[in-house]
Amino acid sequence: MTFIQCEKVVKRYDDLISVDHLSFKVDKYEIFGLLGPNGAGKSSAIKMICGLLKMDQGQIYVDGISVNSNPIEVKKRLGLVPQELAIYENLSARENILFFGKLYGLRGKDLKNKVNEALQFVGLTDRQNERPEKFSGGMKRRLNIACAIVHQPKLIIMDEPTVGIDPQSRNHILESVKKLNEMGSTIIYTSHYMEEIESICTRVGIIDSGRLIALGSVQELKDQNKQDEKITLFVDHIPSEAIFELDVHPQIKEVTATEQTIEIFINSSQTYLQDILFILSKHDVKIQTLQREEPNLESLFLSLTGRTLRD
Ligand SMILES: Nc1ncnc2c1ncn2[C@@H]1O[C@H](COP(=O)(O)OP(=O)(O)OP(=O)(O)O)[C@@H](O)[C@H]1O
Repeated sequence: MTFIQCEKVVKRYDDLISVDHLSFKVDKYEIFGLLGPNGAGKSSAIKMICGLLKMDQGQIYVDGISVNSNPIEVKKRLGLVPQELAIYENLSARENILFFGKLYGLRGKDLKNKVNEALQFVGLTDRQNERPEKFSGGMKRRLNIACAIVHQPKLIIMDEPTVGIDPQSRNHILESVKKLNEMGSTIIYTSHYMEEIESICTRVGIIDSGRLIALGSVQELKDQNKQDEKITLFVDHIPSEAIFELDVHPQIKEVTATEQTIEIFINSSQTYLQDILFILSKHDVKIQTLQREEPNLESLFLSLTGRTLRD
């Protein structure tokens, strides 16, 4: 069931088109990733879905409600974790979450219970009475999340929630995203970290210069990727006959050999790995280690745009 529908959405800032006829759908209970380099238009797209930024053209529906004609009803259904921290340094962690809970219309016992649940969810119960000025970057990010989810919204939108934090907090946040999804929320997650998107998202839209350049599940996008797989072999010696035989193999695109390393670019190593091993053993080459690098979303982006995600 479609939960979010973006139809040919356009946002212009003077001469710059930051979102260019963007169309995609997100189903209920998905974790949908928006992947793109800095400045691709992810935040602008998200702000328009939340009704915080006016679109110049197009339509967005959330739970069947038009953002253009009924932004208040849309806002009631969502929680936004903004890229810039939206917490008050002079309030304690608990007071911050209480403040946002009240903003979302929670009162009395319900407010208290939901604040407790949010604190527990982000692992800040023990620190609830401390001010965030004493917190690490990761703890502040977790508090930022608690403030956005206290009202337990159906839709959670997270704009680069792991920027500038340590790996442990990053993993904690990624696990929280999965848990929120399991608890019934639909999630939109933006990032320029390909690994994060690969590990948590059910489907991904890749955007560049405001345009959607690829859309599908992680596996579908990897399958679309015509980039080669790279096999690196560290060996005891490299006879030129072996290199010649590898080079003329019909499925091997390119072979390079330097000192004790052979690099092979191939369409599908799984099928032809046997052939490679056979050729090397025929020439008495002993393999010390073997590494495979599969094509990923980063290499798909590179093949579509000629640039890396973190240019
Ligand atoms: N208020 C604004 N005024 C003018 N240009 C803007 C404004 N906000 C964004 N832009 C421009 O629109 C483009 C898209 O920006 P946006 O913040 O949506 O990208 P992003 O993918 O979220 O990037 P980042 O990860 O760096 O936030 C960029 O070129 C940016 O400079």
